[in-house]
Amino acid sequence: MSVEKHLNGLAGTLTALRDQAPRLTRWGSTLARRLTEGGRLLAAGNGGSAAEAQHLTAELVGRYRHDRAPFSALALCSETSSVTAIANDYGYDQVFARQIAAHARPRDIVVLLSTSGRSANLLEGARAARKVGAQVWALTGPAPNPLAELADDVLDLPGDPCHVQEAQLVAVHALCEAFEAALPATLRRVS
Ligand SMILES: O=C(CO)[C@@H](O)[C@H](O)[C@H](O)[C@H](O)COP(=O)(O)O
Repeated sequence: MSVEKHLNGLAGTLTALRDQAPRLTRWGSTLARRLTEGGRLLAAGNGGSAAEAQHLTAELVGRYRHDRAPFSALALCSETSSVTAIANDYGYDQVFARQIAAHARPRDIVVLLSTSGRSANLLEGARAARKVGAQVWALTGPAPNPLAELADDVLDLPGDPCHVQEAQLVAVHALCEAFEAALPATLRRVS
């Protein structure tokens, strides 16, 4: 594929993401409320989506745009010893589900990123999260897909997996924009 074709494909996926702005704004408000009430965000994905899950949690624990309070967020894919032990002892399908069963509480939010919406470990993770009453948000490629069906809410995007992945990074930043904008003024020190 030529570079021009790649960039045109990405532009199409980003156009579809623009239509999801109201959902991301709503997610940001919910996230601000849950995290300030003591909840936590757990994120997971495979491959490139694992990097995006880590990117999201880093923005919340560190900061995104503004200097502000830190919030509790864990990227389950980067727990190397847990991931390798669970995969070794229980199978790779369980690497997120077991960590979610260990860490998730009813007021938490579990963000699962996938391009296909078909990764078995994410499907098991969604089931585990729902079992404890945590809210499941999925970012996926084209719907319908099994992960979208299991999630409480889904941001699905059209396009090739590479473009979905690229646009999901934009979605992560947009969610952080909405999150920081929704924080109470006492926790938001604009710098
Ligand atoms: O980064 C890429 C492709 O862009 C790959 O590493 C990709 O993330 C991996 O193949 C994943 O296993 C795909 O999982 P998923 O997005 O289908 O859930």
